[in-house]
Amino acid sequence: MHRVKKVEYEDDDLYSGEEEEADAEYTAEDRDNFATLTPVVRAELEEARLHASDREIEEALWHYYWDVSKSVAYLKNTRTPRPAQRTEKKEQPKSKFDQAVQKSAEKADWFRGIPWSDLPPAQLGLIVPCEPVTHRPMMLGGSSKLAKLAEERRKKAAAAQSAQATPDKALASLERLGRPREANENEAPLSRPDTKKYPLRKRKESSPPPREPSPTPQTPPAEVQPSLRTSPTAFGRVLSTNPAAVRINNAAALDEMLDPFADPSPDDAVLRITKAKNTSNELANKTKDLSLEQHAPSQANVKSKGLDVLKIWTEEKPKRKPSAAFVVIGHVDHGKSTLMGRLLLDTGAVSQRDIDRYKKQATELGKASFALAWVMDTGSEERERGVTVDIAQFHFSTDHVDFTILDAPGHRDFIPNMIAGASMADLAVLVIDANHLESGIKGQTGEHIVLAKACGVSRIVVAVNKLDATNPPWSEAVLQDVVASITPLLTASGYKPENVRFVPCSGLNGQNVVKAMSKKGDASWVAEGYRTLLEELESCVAPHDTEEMVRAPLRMQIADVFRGSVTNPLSIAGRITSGHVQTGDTVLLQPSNERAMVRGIEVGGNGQEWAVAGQICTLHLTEVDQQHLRAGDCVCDAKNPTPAAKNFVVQLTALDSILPQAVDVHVGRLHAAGSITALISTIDDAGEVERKKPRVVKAGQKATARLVLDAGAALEAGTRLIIRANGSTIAVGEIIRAGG
Ligand SMILES: Nc1nc2c(ncn2[C@@H]2O[C@H](COP(=O)(O)OP(=O)(O)OP(=O)(O)O)[C@@H](O)[C@H]2O)c(=O)[nH]1
Repeated sequence: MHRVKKVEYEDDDLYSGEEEEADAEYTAEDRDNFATLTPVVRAELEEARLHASDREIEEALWHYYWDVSKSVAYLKNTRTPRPAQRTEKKEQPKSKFDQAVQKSAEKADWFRGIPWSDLPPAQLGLIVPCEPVTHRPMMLGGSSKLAKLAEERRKKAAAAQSAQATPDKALASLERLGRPREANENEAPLSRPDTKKYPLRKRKESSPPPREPSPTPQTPPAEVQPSLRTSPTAFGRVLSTNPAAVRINNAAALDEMLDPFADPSPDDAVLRITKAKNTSNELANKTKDLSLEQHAPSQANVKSKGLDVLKIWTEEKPKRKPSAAFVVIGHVDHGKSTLMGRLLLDTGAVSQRDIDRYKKQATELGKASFALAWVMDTGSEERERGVTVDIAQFHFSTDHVDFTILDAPGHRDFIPNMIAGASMADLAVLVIDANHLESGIKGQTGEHIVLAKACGVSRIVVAVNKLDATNPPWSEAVLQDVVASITPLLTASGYKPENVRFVPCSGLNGQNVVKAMSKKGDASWVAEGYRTLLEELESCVAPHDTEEMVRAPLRMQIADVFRGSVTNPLSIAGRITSGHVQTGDTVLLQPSNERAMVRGIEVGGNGQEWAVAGQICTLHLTEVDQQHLRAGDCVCDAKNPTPAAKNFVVQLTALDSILPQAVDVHVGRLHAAGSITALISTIDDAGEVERKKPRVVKAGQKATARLVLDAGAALEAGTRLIIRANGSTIAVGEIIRAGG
């Protein structure tokens, strides 16, 4: 008789080398997420008295994009004991033969003494070793995902190898290293090489969830209906007090936003999502359209009153409350949206009733801890994933200052939206999870610091968040660690020490955000040594509208294009960077070179006759076709416009090696494809030429270079820009010369 010991294998014990290979594809951030979320999932499973291995939990988290509730539902689904298919057989009386066999087995040891090892070699071949019948363990309910992954990777690698071997590719690589020809202003811009593809998140791409024949995961809860009170993207928020905001950009289908990470480039994905998101709340906004409450004038055209805006602005200035827009930046999940939700709740800008409603809805989605974040994260995609995608905007006022919050996404895939937010801000709030300092520094904490400075934000309040969750809670040593680690990064990026403030706080519990901490207890050091976040914000506000700025020609970058109301079918929003505008003005739109008339202006949701530099406003336009308006375009003084140009000389600080290469150029909301066609020289800190015509500019070096955009853009000398390639930032800098 062949006895087989029955061993209960854990799946973990049985995985093959493929899985190690697959692990190599996880980024540090992914591993971080696993470390944080796996125990949460395990705890929920244990509550339901279910067990799953780490690997199974990680697989589920990966499939459901870190969504704990879906992962738990999925795992529960695979583990819920199925109802017994067959009823237990009644014990049958044993046959005589069976009884005899049993007795023999008990009494006699049939094989004792049989000399198996002494068998003659000729007979050995007759003994056929029999493998025990065991099932190969399968991951996540039936199919080996990792086997599939490995197989797909092998195929991809083979395909990539054969593609690289083609002469076209080889020539393209050589050309990139060679010195490209100079492009003339009137020539067609260099076409972007076909070969340029952004790296995708390989692992995700190669295993789109969910797979067959996995058990059907719990269907996600129905999409949360957008709140009628809010509108979907940043500048819908500007209109939140205008109940007639309807997006007109319905070019992108809603299903485009369902997988924002799919393809082909992170930056392109962001742009598509942003577009699609505009459509998602259309129904809600159409409902708003039925409202009679309108701020904008109803007549088709408005005659300019010919106001002396500069004079009025100067006279009113001493009476006006200062205003400031701050962008909230930091690594994903460090608590930015939650902190802003708390700030709005405790300043009375959002009611406790609203928060309770969000709490209820969030709990139903299994995301109770995100209730405060829902104040800022209004998109259904954002709420389901618990990840901010687009800039969210909210106004609130204190006795001393009118604030505009620009809540930026922390995820690396949405960096372009973070850039758009930072380019409209006067100051930044950098949120740092005190418990995950390292991952943040390696991730977007570091990158956001650099980008915010590159966008012109020179004052920063560092909110050291989640101190309620340190070990021990409210550890002063943890705060000091954060200060010691972040200060050098800020200094290296050009922040002056007097423009940097640190605030220890907990957004979730509301400690030291608006309400000061108690002077008693373990956290008394906070009240003794630090101001609240709100106090620091108020103290950081500096005038952003000087007479020189207001007197200059009008310049405003379009951040959003939308339907303002039934009577305002075409509206744009953005921040006026220089000059002023009043109703009845004719403005020039660049690069389309089309004129439009301003028939209404809103600032903070209130109708106004005029607006000036430094204000984020909405302009209702007429006498222009929508096709001439795109996010990133420039609204100019019709008599003194910015010319559109394709060729620029730029001064850059390299964050990565730069070659003559295809790049993505970001200027606020403008996202333009182009190429660095020549490296002119490397320069030192004083701007003196170090080396002419370098072949490469290394990370940390400064250089001047020629930049050619694929299409003309209204960019002037002095404009700050950020250069990205393959989804990461490679340089920051500014335009020295436009055109020519
Ligand atoms: N313990 C604790 N948890 C917090 C605190 N602030 C936020 N969280 C939790 O951290 C998680 C992420 O919070 P979010 O506000 O969505 O983070 P975020 O930085 O806005 O994320 P993105 O916008 O997607 O980059 C949520 O589960 C919050 O409940 C805090 O002060 N203490």
